[in-house]
Amino acid sequence: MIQINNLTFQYPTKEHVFKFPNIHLKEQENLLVLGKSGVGKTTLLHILAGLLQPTQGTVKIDDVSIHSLSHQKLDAFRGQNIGLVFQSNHAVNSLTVLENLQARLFFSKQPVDPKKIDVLLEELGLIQLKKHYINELSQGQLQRLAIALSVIHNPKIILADEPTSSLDDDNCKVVIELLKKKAEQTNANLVVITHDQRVKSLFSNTLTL
Ligand SMILES: Nc1ncnc2c1ncn2[C@@H]1O[C@H](COP(=O)(O)OP(=O)(O)OP(=O)(O)O)[C@@H](O)[C@H]1O
Repeated sequence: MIQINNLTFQYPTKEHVFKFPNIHLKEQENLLVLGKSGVGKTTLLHILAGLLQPTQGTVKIDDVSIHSLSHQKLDAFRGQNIGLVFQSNHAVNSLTVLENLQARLFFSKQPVDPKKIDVLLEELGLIQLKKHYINELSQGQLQRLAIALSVIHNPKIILADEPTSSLDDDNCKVVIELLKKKAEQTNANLVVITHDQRVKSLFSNTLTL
């Protein structure tokens, strides 16, 4: 469950003040955030992830007001409850697919369960690549690994920033359907931000900034 109220943000070096609409998402509710380049989509996502501190307003995830937490507690909260999917590759290149997932569970303070990893890799069509290094993966495979890394620890919220922009039409649909499926399986909220109009028809709940 996510509640965003009276949220404003200003970059220290800029005059512009972003004012974001109030957003209330119930358990399992998904949201697609659309908007032109520069409107503040990534900024909003980074506030939701606790990576940026808002000027005003609150973000509550499961009734926890995340920006009231200390740095240390916020880092721990993010590690355990938030799954992030970025446009570019955020996997560790010097580790294999398997080792990346093991590290993700370790840093989320969760048991490194080999069966759980195998089930997820199987589901995302990555099982054959388990022992491969990141630079051996295609763009579509990297994006599916990004999803695996964002959901392996069963987060309460999955935040995806332009997850489809480098993908062809078929992979675009596959990636969104996988994100929705994983969110549903783990009772998580899914928030996707994009300017990719192909994604629009795949969500019933949309917000244009
Ligand atoms: N660290 C920063 N310091 C100052 N200004 C920033 C910073 N990051 C982003 N901005 C500015 O804030 C505005 C919004 O940026 P943001 O990345 O949130 O937009 P966006 O809607 O996600 O755009 P796009 O679709 O192009 O990714 C832009 O004008 C950008 O230049």
